[in-house]
This record gives sequence, C-alpha cells and structure tokens, in this order.
Amino acid sequence: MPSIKLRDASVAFPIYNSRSRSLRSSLLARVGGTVQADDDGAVTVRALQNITLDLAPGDRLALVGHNGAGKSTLLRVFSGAYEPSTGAAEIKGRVSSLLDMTMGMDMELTGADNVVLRGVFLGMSIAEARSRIPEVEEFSELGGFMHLPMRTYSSGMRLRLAFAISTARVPDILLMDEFISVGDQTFARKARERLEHMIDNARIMVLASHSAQMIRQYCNRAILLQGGCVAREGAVDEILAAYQQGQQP
Ligand SMILES: Nc1ncnc2c1ncn2[C@@H]1O[C@H](COP(=O)(O)OP(=O)(O)OP(=O)(O)O)[C@@H](O)[C@H]1O
Repeated sequence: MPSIKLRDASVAFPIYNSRSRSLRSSLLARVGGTVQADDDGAVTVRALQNITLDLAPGDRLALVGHNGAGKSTLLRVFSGAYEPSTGAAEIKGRVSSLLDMTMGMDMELTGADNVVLRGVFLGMSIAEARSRIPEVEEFSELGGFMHLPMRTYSSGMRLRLAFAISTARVPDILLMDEFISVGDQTFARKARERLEHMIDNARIMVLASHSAQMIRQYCNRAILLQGGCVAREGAVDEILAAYQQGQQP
C-alpha cells in the first residue's frame, strides 16, 4: 500500500565558502533564523526542521506557506530527490513528481530518445519507456520534431514533451508544485484534463500552492509551513484561514 512516513525529518543545505569569520557573521546577522552555524563553524540553511507526517491512500495534502517556508524542499523529500539530513523518510509506492519535469532530459537527443531517458529516470524499464513513444508523440503534438534534437524546440515544446512523458502513467503518489499549466489554450485544456485524471486516480496527492481555490478544489487536508516547521495541520479551510491571518499586517 502506498504511503509516506516522515519521522523528525530535517533538511539542511550547507553553504560553502562560509568558514571565514566575517562572511559567517555577516550571513548570520543578515539572514538570521533558518541560517545557522554548527560547532565546527560550518554554516547551513535549515530548510526543514523536525517534520513528522503520515500520508495514506485517499490523502490529498496541500502544503501552504510563504516563500521560503520549505514547501518545495518537502516535496523533494517526498519524491526521494532529497534525503533528510537527520530523521527518517520512508516512501512506499511509485512516485510521479511534476516538480522538475525536464530533469534528466538531454538537449542533444531527439524527443523520442528523451522519452526513453526521462521514462527510465521516472522508474520505467527501457522497454516500457520505448513503448510509450507513440502515445507521447501523439499527446505532445510535436509531429516531425519528435525526431529532431530537443535543442531545436521552443520552451513551450520542451514543456509539452516533458509533461506528456511525466504524465504518461498514473502514479501511486503524485507531487505537484503549483497546478501546472502547459502550452497554448487548446493544449492547456487537454493537459488539465489529464492532470485531473491523474489527481483522481493517484492514491496519494500532494500539492504545494499559493492558490486557495486550487487547494479547496483538489485537497482534503493541509499543513501550514513556517520557517521549515509544521506550524499547523488540519482541515483545508482551517489552514487557509490561519495562513491568510498570518499574511495580514
Ligand atoms: N539548494 C538550496 N541551497 C540552499 N538553500 C536552499 C536550497 N533550496 C532551498 N533553500 C532554502 O531552504 C528554504 C526553503 O526553501 P523552499 O524552496 O523549500 O521554499 P518554498 O516554500 O518552496 O518557497 P516558494 O514558495 O518560494 O517556492 C529557504 O530558506 C531557501 O532559501
């Protein structure tokens, strides 16, 4: 059964070249809070602190919080891209992350080759990824460009290809940073339908968003992140109200 379990998980990013005393003290004084120095003097940004969380099938979780609160970092822990620096994360099930959709793609390779490359990156076998090429070609509407190097694509074409591959199969766990919109009006409508199908059929879904409307539409529980910590968790309306209160001057 798909699940996500975090126990006291923290993520800290080291800041290199910050060992000089003057740089260190100026960093600590100016940024404060989440920037900390350990006993050896190494400076880190603490992106997440002591997160304990359980997600099970049926959960549609919204991550709410200001810029820099830790939403994307938490999504990356869920996707397995980041290991907690301390604590534990146990992710069970096939994950599709729509965070870095072009990650793993190579500009020198053709669209078709990139379907295989990105498919394998997403956990498919080479044979399965190859078998997806016709369907991705049809969905992305790239025509003959599918067999040209990706560097010849416009940015919209790249995204259409990346979206078509990343959404080629319904995952157990779907991760999204904002509700993505891809391509021109007609393509965007088609992409939205596919995304909604994935949301309906994924067992667990996590959406980081600043849009109360999207969160109300797609989520059934929420957490409010502040400075990398879970400030509050609960029902969507309660968390959105707490977030909006925090935004008022
Ligand atoms: N690669 C990195 N190296 C150093 N610090 C980082 C890195 N990624 C994120 N951070 C820091 O971690 C903290 C959390 O960042 P994160 O991107 O998770 O926030 P967020 O809530 O997704 O913000 P936004 O709403 O702006 O996307 C911030 O203080 C940020 O500066």
